[in-house]
Amino acid sequence: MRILVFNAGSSSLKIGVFDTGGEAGAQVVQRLKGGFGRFRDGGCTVHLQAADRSEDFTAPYADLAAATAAVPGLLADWGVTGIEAIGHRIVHGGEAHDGPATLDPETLAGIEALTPLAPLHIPANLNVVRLARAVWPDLPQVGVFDTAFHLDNPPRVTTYAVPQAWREAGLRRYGFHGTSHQYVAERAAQAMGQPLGDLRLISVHLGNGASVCAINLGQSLESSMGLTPLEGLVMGTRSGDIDPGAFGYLQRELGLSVAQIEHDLYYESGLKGLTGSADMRDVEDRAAAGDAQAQLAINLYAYRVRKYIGGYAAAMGGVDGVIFTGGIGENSASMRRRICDGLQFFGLRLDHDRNLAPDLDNYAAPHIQAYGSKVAVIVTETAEQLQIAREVAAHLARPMPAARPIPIAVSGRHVHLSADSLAALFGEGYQLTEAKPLRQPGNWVANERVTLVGPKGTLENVAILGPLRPRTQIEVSRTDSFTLGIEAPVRDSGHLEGTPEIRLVGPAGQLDTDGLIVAARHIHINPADAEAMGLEDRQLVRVRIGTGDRALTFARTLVRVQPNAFTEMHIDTDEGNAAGIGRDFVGQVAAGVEAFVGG
Ligand SMILES: Nc1ncnc2c1ncn2[C@@H]1O[C@H](COP(=O)(O)OP(=O)(O)O)[C@@H](O)[C@H]1O
Ligand SMILES: CC(=O)OP(=O)(O)O
Ligand SMILES: [Mg+2]
Repeated sequence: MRILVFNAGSSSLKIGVFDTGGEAGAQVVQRLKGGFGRFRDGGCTVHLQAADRSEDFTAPYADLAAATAAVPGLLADWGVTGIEAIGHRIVHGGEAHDGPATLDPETLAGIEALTPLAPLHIPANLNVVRLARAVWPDLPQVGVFDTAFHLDNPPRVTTYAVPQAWREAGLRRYGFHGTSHQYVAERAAQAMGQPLGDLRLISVHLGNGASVCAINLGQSLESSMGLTPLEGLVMGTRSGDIDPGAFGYLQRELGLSVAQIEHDLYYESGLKGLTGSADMRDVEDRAAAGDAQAQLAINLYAYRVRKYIGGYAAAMGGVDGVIFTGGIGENSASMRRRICDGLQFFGLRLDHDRNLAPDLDNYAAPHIQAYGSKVAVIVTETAEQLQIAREVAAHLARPMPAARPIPIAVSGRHVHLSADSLAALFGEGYQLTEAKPLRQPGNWVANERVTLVGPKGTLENVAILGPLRPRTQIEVSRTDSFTLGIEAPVRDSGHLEGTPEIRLVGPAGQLDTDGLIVAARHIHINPADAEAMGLEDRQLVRVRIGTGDRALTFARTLVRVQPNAFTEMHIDTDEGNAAGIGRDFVGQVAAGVEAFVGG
């Protein structure tokens, strides 16, 4: 399918024409690439590139709207025909969009209503959609949202500590640049030769807008941007973090209205507010020529990024890779250097030669860390357009899996023991005894029990499941984790890196071991049932369970295809209670595929 993608950012318009294969995972080929930027004095720079032709020129397009209007003519000049679908970057999707959406009138009205949350971007995004509708009225138009990747960030990340009425009015953190962060994280994982699902990555997108994203085991944990793309880093014209007390102060001392303050935070702050120029190239040139304001701006910019990287490393309990992308992240070796100097304390060391000239010609995501650095440092070009094309193709091709009934099992808290843990708790040479088999073949509940002890409380008589495993794993509900007083992360079974410690007490002894998790909900399924239901291993799906006014759809349910599995979905007691269901129940795998997670 031939897809035209528009990416209207705050300071540039980028386009791409892509041919996507029919099947999921098929190669996407870029036919044409275009960029319009550096709008000033009623003109802008244009870069157009196809397989056998490349042109850079200045054009009299005064702003994004004028550049957008010129696109159909340029495509005709370059002989690009046969477009079958159009993809749009939409900066804000609010709570409604956790994936791509067909831009029908209702969806567009919903997006327009979000304009106050992204005033620099949404009008430009909608302008492009309107133009495309006028030029290509019969083609499907699909929006891909910056916020979607972050929509499942945990409540401790998304919540502002403000009055309930404000939160009910929609005040929450979202996060942006999700398409870019997701794309570069996948590239970095490939370059590192490890599954994305095993890595703790920090993606640093430094363009005109800029944000840092913590990507913990394949999922966005936090973006430095919040309700709007104003929070976080110093940007081209945006302030990033500022004390909210400034609003009252500025109003009282300078007599500024809220609208004026907001305007200046979006358009007159950041590099522009500090130096007069929003463009990092100008700022770097001025700083090198001795301009003290430009020097301060660069220091402050780098310092803020480094602070976020340190914070996110702490938030994830470590970091395996830092990724630089966006116009500044890709091109400014000195900015990367300033940011990374000072991160040696957690084992990150740059190779200065590689940093100076990352080999982007030969590698998609070259490493620039020094030999022996504990943290990988990667530079890669973000390809929001390509990622959008992929998502548009997947959205339009998406087969709806047949809504098939699936048995639901509610798992109570339980423990899987390693041989060492068993010996420590029950004595050397002790063997567990089977009380009753479970439905998953080869698994059983033991007669033996253990006690879990945390700083706040104790859970007694906790079931042990056999057989023994290589690592001890303790699965509790979120409510249990509060009874114990230990924060337990939601994890897939077996993914125990960096999990907290808990004390286990048995009849012959006690031990402190890591491995405390809240098990991520999942579907055990055998290959035959998976095929019949159109499900694949490591896919995330939605499942509707419960009935009546407690009916509930669980998003992000992981499919685990295993030979001989007894097909059923496992949820924990909190989830079972939330859906108002008891021990044996049936749900419906519904509403389509969400995504895949790395193994
Ligand atoms: N060689 C370079 N050195 C320093 N900064 C650069 C370089 N090339 C581009 N930039 C900066 O990248 C920023 C624009 O980033 P980009 O990702 O293209 O913007 P947008 O967020 O609008 O997509 C500008 O501040 C520009 O000065
Ligand atoms: C969300 C955002 O800031 O986007 P951009 O970098 O395109 O301005
Ligand atoms: Mg950008």
